[in-house]
Amino acid sequence: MDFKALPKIELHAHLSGSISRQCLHEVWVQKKKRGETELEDPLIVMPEGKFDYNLDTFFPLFSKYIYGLCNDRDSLIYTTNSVLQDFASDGVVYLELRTTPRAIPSHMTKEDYVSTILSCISASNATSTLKTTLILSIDRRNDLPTAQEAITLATKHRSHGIVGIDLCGDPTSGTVSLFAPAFASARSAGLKTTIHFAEAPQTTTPDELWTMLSYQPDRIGHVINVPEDVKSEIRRRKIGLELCLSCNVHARMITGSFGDHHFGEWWDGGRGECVVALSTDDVGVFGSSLSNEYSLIAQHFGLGRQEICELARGAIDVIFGCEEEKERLRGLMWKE
Ligand SMILES: CNc1ncnc2c1ncn2[C@@H]1O[C@H](COP(=O)(O)O)[C@@H](O)[C@H]1O
Repeated sequence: MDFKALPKIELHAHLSGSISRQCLHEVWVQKKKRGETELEDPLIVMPEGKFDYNLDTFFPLFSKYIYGLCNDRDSLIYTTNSVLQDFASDGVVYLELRTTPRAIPSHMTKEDYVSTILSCISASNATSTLKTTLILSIDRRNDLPTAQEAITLATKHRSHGIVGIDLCGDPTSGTVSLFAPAFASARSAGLKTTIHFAEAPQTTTPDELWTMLSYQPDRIGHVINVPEDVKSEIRRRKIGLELCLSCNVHARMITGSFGDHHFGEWWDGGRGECVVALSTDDVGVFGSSLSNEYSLIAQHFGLGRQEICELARGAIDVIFGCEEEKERLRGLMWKE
């Protein structure tokens, strides 16, 4: 099967983690020429073929490196356009890109950051089969006012393509119960919500999981260390699941390899109660495109062409985009 040609939906992709190493390298070359960076070449810091980032090495890669390189308007525009182009070339027809609003001192406010990305998206949407919307992320390390600021920005720019709010960041830090008022305001503003859920065993306590479920998320991501009673509740509510195979395997977030991934359990031979949206998470770091994720699923879980099409089309029901977009996707995506 040609997994690249298969029209696909991507619902869990972090902007800064989706930038290819080649693109980071190009940004670095330009900055180096102008004497604007002391950082090392991305192709040395993140060598081609290195994907074994774990939860200890992964998060500092952003705070200590990628944010240091993508630190002005030009690099934000260049990298965002490159990410959109990469998803389009991989056969993605609908993308919900997510990013944490980031002020860049002496360059951009958080609002500039968000509107710059929205302009890139709007220009891309005008000329491409790929249609993209934006989700704003709250980082677990944020405080409540910072989280509320993300909701305010999302509400203000909703008509320009923001569809929801995400809770992400290092799963071993932060206190999720802090964010109850932020999720309440997101819901009352009519924004959809998704939450990184049960990513790390050490912080996945029943208390944290039930607190997250009390925020009534429309979708949840990763969904790894989940006790049976929580699984039953997820199934009862039919929450959409964003599952990221390669990320979980490379970062050793699961035990075993591809064939041991909990995709098998949730998909359940096509009988699972919840929609599974296969996603890449951070293709720039873990190196597996969405078409490759579909190929891995076919290979390790024995899905044939018909089932692969069902899996891909299934995600239509859990996008945060509008009914009109769902109709476009129903017409575009393969039935068999
Ligand atoms: C294992 N997978 C993951 N789990 C949790 N949070 C993740 C993540 N992958 C990425 N992020 C979050 O997204 C930020 C980078 O993109 P943006 O600067 O927002 O575009 C990271 O700093 C982290 O907070």
